[in-house]
Amino acid sequence: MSDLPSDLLRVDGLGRRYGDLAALDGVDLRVAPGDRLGLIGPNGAGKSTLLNLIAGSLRPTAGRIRFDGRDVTRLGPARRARLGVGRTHQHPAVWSSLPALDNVLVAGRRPWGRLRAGGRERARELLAEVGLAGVERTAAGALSHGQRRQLELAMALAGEPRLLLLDEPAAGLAPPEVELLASLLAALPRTVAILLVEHHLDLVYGFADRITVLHSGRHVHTGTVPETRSSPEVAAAYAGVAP
Ligand SMILES: Nc1ncnc2c1ncn2[C@@H]1O[C@H](COP(=O)(O)OP(=O)(O)OP(=O)(O)O)[C@@H](O)[C@H]1O
Repeated sequence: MSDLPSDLLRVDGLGRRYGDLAALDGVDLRVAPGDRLGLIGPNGAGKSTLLNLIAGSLRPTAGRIRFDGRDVTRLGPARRARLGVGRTHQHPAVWSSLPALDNVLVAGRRPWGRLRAGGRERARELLAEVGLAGVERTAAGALSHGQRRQLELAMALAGEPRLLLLDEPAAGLAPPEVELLASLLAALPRTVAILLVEHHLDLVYGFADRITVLHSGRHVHTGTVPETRSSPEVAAAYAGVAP
């Protein structure tokens, strides 16, 4: 794949094995600043594995990851977060006993625990941006599942990421909540590139500029939404599987 100087994220030949199983097998990926990339594929395709490898919570058994021109393959998740890689999880990771506002404040701390200048005001703004104005003082554990997803998005944004990895943000949401999520994602600034892993294909098709499809750990397609919808390789990857 060509080496574009504008790449924010560059993944080359990335692989992860579990014994005989190749959860991910020689995958290349490019993400430019401000890009909206959807990552889809049937169950077990390797989507979460790829996301966890990029976030640094999982180590590859092959390949290389560069972020903003720097080789981060051997850096842990905290170092990558400080460089600008943010993420959300399949199961929202929030501090249940802390109020929503404090969750955002803590998530946005500078290294060594210092709060950002204007942090409290910014945290309130972020909560409002994700549709959580009015629940600043509510303990995260008392929020609904959908609200905890919104909170985790605000927490990820508090770290001012340049790349945001979203791991199935629509999982467990009711249809009106998915609509809200779609509008929240559409409103995110282009200062952050987004990699969206999701089974909810309408959400991905409405959001992404480009879509990458994995199947059995391998890259099978990258293209625009119309190209993806009409791709025979994508249809084959999903054959016999309800997408
Ligand atoms: N810790 C592990 N040990 C063994 N196998 C694993 C482990 N984690 C993932 N796998 C396997 O790796 C493959 C890819 O899993 P992964 O979770 O990345 O797929 P996915 O595309 O995210 O699937 P889903 O859409 O169901 O979340 C699967 O076959 C899975 O069973």
